Amino acid sequence: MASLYNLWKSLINSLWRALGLEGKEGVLVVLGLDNAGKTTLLHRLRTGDVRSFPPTDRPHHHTESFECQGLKFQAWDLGGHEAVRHLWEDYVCESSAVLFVVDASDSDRLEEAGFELDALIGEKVVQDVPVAVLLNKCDLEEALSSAEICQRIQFDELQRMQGPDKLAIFRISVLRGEGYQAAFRWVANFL
Ligand SMILES: Nc1nc2c(ncn2[C@@H]2O[C@H](COP(=O)(O)OP(=O)(O)OP(=O)(O)O)[C@@H](O)[C@H]2O)c(=O)[nH]1
Ligand SMILES: [Mg+2]
Repeated sequence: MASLYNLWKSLINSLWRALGLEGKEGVLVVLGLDNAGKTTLLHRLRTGDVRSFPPTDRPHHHTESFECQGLKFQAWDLGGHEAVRHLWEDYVCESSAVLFVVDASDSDRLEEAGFELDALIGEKVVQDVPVAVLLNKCDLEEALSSAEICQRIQFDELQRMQGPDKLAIFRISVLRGEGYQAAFRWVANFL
């Protein structure tokens, strides 16, 4: 299994070298409501494993480093609890893109997620920054369709504010290791 993974990794690296994308490095900030799966995502990217974490109550003083799609990234993992959301914009200034993680299975909190995304996009510092919205936990049966989520978070309006080329949405499952690769490919266009 490990050797298959290494083979796949070296194939991807060769492809990115051929495309002239090797050597690029991005600094990201991972935002979203508490319990969306931000820390789980970064841990998976760094180690390939999934495990559980206590809620992130304050930002780590360092970024997590990892590779995805043959590119090097550093990412800030910020907590999503209401009390720490005011810190988000300070970290956007330091970052070349935002990953905004939404729990696609938590119907009760979609409006709250949409509200926070709207507030974030309204901030001046976010104006020219690409924002990838990651609909996580799509492995769960109760995960809502992208169309329903887009309607409930008023995605069209958010895209109008941010610009259609600077806001994109992806369905992912950190648990299954699916979907986020496309988001990293999209982010790589801006590095
Ligand atoms: N089913 C499923 N559960 C997931 C997935 N990703 C994360 N989880 C679970 O979601 C819960 C919250 O994950 P965290 O990564 O701690 O969430 P967080 O966004 O870092 O939360 P805060 O640090 O409180 O802001 C944990 O129980 C994870 O195991 C996924 O893709 N599928
Ligand atoms: Mg966390």
